[in-house]
Amino acid sequence: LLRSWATSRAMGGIPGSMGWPIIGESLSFISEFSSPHGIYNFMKNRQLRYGKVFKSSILGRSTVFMTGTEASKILLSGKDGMVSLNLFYAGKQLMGPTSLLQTTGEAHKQLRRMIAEPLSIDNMKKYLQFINNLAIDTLDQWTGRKAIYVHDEASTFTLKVISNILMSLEPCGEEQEQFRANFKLISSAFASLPLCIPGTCFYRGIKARDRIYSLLDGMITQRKEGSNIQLDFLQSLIKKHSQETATEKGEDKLTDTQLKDNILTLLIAGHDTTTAALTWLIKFLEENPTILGKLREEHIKIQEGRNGSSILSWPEVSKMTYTSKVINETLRKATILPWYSRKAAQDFEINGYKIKKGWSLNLDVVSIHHDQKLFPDSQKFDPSRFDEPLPPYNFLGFGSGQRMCPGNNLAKLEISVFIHHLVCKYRWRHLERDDSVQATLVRMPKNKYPIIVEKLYGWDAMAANERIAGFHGLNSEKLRCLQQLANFQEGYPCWYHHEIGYYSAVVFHLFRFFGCINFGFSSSMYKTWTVDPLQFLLSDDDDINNITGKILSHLSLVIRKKERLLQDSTDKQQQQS
Ligand code: HEM
Repeated sequence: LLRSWATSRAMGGIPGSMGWPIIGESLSFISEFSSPHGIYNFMKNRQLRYGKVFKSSILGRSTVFMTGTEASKILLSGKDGMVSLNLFYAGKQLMGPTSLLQTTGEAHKQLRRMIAEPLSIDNMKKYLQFINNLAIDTLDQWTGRKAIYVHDEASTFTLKVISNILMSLEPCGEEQEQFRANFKLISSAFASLPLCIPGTCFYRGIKARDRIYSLLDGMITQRKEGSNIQLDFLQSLIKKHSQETATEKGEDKLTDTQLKDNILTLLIAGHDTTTAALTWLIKFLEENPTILGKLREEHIKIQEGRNGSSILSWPEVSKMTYTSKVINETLRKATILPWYSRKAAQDFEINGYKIKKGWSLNLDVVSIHHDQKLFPDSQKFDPSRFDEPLPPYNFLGFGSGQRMCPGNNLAKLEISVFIHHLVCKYRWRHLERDDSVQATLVRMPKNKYPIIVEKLYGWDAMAANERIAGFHGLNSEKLRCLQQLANFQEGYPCWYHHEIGYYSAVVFHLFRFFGCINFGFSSSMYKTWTVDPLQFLLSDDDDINNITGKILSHLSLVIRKKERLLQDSTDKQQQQS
């Protein structure tokens, strides 16, 4: 408190308010944090009053907030050692002194090289099948349940992925359960008061950290003895211990403490972030049916090229260009890490204000991601913003400069694979509308985004395109398709427009191929439809639901008639035989 008070006095030259004694502006900050727009309004109000650099006092810490390209450049490039990372005390204690997040300067560069290499895009290839199978298994369990809390499911999925990639932990079984329980305790301890007294949340976190470290100790010993060798991240770092690969200066050698501290760092840095990104993405897709349609188109095309197999290949992942834009737009709109914390390592000047060594500085990323000049209509979810490369420091989803996220390839891979299977096979809708955000360091939907999930009936328009075109006569596959459409009609009222769009496109193809169904539309409407059924159905026309309902009820009659005919002819055949 004394240090904070002394710093706040020294910050006299910076505009802004330090709020109430001790609590500062924490209350309004926290309450804004949980609102749908997060700290955007907190920042905007102060920027309007004080400009792009202002001071505040949040959670007992006197700090200077900055925004804009110039501030990003200075704080993120960290040129000439001007700044270092600024962790909370609890984070420092939990992650250990040799964590990448606690090293600076040359030591940071060296450690980062070693950590980033096994996380490079090339090294991700060997994890693809594991992620693929886990995504399929996870999603298989989503149907037939009353509610799926996407955040919880995404959390389990991403923890299983990262614990397997880092240290080959099996996704199921007692070891995974224990690991998960310990990891949860560590995560909660991050946001707790750092009082290491038995019974406190922080104490439980430290104890859980020790249990994970002893699990790692066992693994490291085994691996060094040459047993239980795995193709994982831990192994690739342990390899660097061997005398043959280590350079004379010992540059590539990591101590056991460094190994443990950094495995834990990656677990912590990579888990909540990827969980939040996946959850927001699924939510934004549901809220933006046209974008979901376009994304589904990309994935169905990939799936079609595979002739029904569920095994994703690496070249297929590289084809997910629209998906990559959707991920970037999710990170922009949600800005799951709203500010990046630094500490001034020397005195410097920004926007005419003198910053003193030791001050806490925060780059306000929310204001950059919602700057109307950089991202017009910034509340709109629009992946086409990423059609062209953006100027440096405009999009900071994975940060930039020396501390840019080394796990971005892994995060994108996990999300892309999961989304592939989700949009190809399932549809979903929310069970509760609540846009507020959990008041934790990583922004997550407060209600965990509960949804209900159902398998897509048969296939959607893209797949149907190909398959229906090949049908001749009333074979069993065609009949199945018709039956599925009939089933769909019953579920119809609870589902969305865009789903109807897809199914109506299926109906449209059936119509073309059967030719005999009289829908009773005027020819002008039929024309519009033949030009582009999907666009027509996705338009904001109020009649669409009626039209679709009509089509489906006509169709169900036809289906039943055809079914009866089929049944009659089978009965006749049986009687004759
Ligand atoms: C969508 C998911 C992710 C997002 C949005 C994300 C975002 C970020 C951002 C913005 C930073 C820079 C923060 C700053 O400059 O202060 C960062 C750093 C970092 N991230 Fe990620 N991250 C994600 C996934 C991951 C994964 C999967 C891993 C691990 C495998 C990981 C490991 C790290 C580490 C170790 C750092 C610190 C780098 C350093 O200090 O040099 N992240 N991340």
